[in-house]
Amino acid sequence: MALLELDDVSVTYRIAAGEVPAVRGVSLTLDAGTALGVAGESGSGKSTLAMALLRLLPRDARVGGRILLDGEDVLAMKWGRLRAVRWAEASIVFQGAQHGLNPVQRIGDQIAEPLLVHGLARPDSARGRVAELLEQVGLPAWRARSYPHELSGGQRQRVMIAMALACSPRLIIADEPTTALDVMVQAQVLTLIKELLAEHGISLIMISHDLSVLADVCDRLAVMYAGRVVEHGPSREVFHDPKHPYSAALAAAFPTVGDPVSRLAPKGLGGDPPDPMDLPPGCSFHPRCPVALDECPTLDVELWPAGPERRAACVHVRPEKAEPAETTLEVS
Ligand SMILES: Nc1ncnc2c1ncn2[C@@H]1O[C@H](COP(=O)(O)OP(=O)(O)OP(=O)(O)O)[C@@H](O)[C@H]1O
Repeated sequence: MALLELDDVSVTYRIAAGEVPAVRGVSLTLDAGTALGVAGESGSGKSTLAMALLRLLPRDARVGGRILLDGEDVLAMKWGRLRAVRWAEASIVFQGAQHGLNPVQRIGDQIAEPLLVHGLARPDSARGRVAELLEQVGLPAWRARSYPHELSGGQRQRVMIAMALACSPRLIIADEPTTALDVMVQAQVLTLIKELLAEHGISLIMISHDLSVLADVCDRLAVMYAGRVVEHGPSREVFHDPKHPYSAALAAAFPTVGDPVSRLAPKGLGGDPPDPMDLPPGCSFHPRCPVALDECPTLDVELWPAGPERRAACVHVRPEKAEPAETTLEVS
C-alpha cells in the first residue's frame, strides 16, 4: 500500500525577477517499507521537492498538486496537524549535518527535543531514550553530553539520523545525507541507513546527485532534470540499463564525493542544466542530449512506459503512433 503519493506536484518560487518553476508536474508513489531515491544534478529541484513534502519551503514558494501521506492531504493540513506529523510521522535529515545542529546545545538535548515536543517522553525519562537512539546509530551514550563541534562529520550525521528516528516515524526523507563525508565514512553511514531500514521497516526518500549511492540503498529510483522526473523504475534497472540519456550520463559519472566538477558535469554531457526561468522548448534536455532527434525541440514529452514498472520521458521510448485502423466497407 502507498505510504506517500505525489500527484502532479509543482513548486514555483516567486522572486523579484519573476517566477522560478523549480518542480514541474511530479507524480510518484512510495510504498510502505520501501526506499525511493531521487537523483539529479544541482538545481534539478530535488531539495525543493523534499521540502515540499513536509511544507518546509519558504513563503515565496507556491506548491500545486496533491501530496498524500498515508491518505492524508499534506497541503490541506492545518498547522497543528502538520506540527504533529513532522518528526512523529515523517522526519527529514538535511544535507551537511553541521548546519542542522545547534552549535551551543548538547547533542542529547537536541535529540530529546522532538521527544519532549511530541509528548513521547518526560524530561526525566528522555535520557534513557536518547542513550538508546545513540546506540542505534553506533555512538556511545556518553556522547549525549558532547557539543556538535566535538564530533566528526560522520558522527554529526549519525546524530542527525538519531534525531530523525527519535519519534519512530514511518517515513524519513534524507537530503544528501552523505555528500559532505569522505568515502569511508560515507560507506559506514550508508550501511547504517540500510540496517535501520531493514530493522525498523521505515520508508525512505533519499536524495542525491550520485546514482550509484542511491542504487545501493533504494528499491526504486526517480531521475529529475529541470524540475521534472525524466525516468523512474526499479533501482538496478535504471542504474544498469538506463532508458533516458540523462540517466545514462548520471550513471556513468561515478562522481567523486565532494568534487564540484563531477557534480556539475555528468560524464559525456556538455553544458549546464537550463535556467528554470528560461527552459528550452520541447524536451528540456534536448540541447545537451547526445541522441536528440530533429523533433525533440517541439516534442510534447511524457513519461512513456519503458518496461514493466518503468517509465522514461524520451522520444526513443515513445510508443509508435497507432496507425488508423483500416475500415472495409462492405457493399452489398
Ligand atoms: N528560495 C528560493 N528562491 C528562488 N529560487 C530557488 C529557491 N530555492 C531554490 N531555488 C531554485 O530552484 C531550483 C531548484 O533548486 P533545488 O535546490 O531544489 O535543486 P537541487 O536539485 O536540490 O540542487 P542541489 O543539489 O544543489 O541542492 C534552482 O534553480 C534554484 O535556483
